[in-house]
Amino acid sequence: MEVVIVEDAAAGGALVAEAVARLLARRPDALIGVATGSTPLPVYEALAAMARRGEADFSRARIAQLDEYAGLPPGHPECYRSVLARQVLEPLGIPADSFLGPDGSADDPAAACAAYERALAAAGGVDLQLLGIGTDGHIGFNEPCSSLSSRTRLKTLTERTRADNARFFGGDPGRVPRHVLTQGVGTILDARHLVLLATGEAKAQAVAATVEGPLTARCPSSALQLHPHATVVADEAAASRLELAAYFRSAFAAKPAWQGI
Ligand SMILES: N[C@@H]1[C@@H](O)[C@H](O)[C@@H](COP(=O)(O)O)O[C@@H]1O
Repeated sequence: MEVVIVEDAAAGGALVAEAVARLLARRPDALIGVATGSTPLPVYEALAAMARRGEADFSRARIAQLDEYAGLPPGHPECYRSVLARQVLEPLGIPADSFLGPDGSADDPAAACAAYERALAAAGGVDLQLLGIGTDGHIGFNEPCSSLSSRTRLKTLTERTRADNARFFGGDPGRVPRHVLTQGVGTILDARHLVLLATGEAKAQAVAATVEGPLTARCPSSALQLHPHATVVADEAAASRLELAAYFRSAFAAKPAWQGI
């Protein structure tokens, strides 16, 4: 696993956006897995700035959703499909039919999850999966003790995650859906490159557990240790509990710039 410690969220956003742009230069129709939450916003802002300056071409890019709330009506402003349309598709000019995601309003969630797994496989798999991290180490919505080989399925959120996400629902955890559809940990591990971005002191413990802790379903993000190409990008605050920070800094500093992450 590569760990890159950056000064702040903006620097992390720029670094990850650069990796996405390099991928698209190599493979214009790359399938990019996107995450929701506050953390990836600097990435999307940096990508939108590249699009405005004509530095990257997103016209053939394809986008895949990581997870979705269950039971919100289609078009609800906080369903992740709507959020990603606002934050990614529209600013980058990516057509809606290039957007894959699980149907959170389906009457049969298990069938919707299986259909999403088939769609991802038919699309050739995710080239680069952008991940955030929950304060409890969840990736996607794989809460602690999710199977490390899980596939896309219905999950129940912890009260901690509902409280963390209440800010998007008028501050009321009770309005955050209890159930979600999420790519499984095994599904996430199928992506060719995993890029986990973490910013802020609240993520420091989860980042340390991901990178230096034991491989355990108790901390689903520790599954990144199994992936042959996983990059953790953490700002100074999120990296503050890493015991091997000095090593990670020197390894990245010695890396040739052309190599990217
Ligand atoms: N399902 C999303 C995750 O994909 C995201 O990583 C997490 C952290 O969000 P934030 O980046 O806002 O801290 O929030 C939600 O639970």
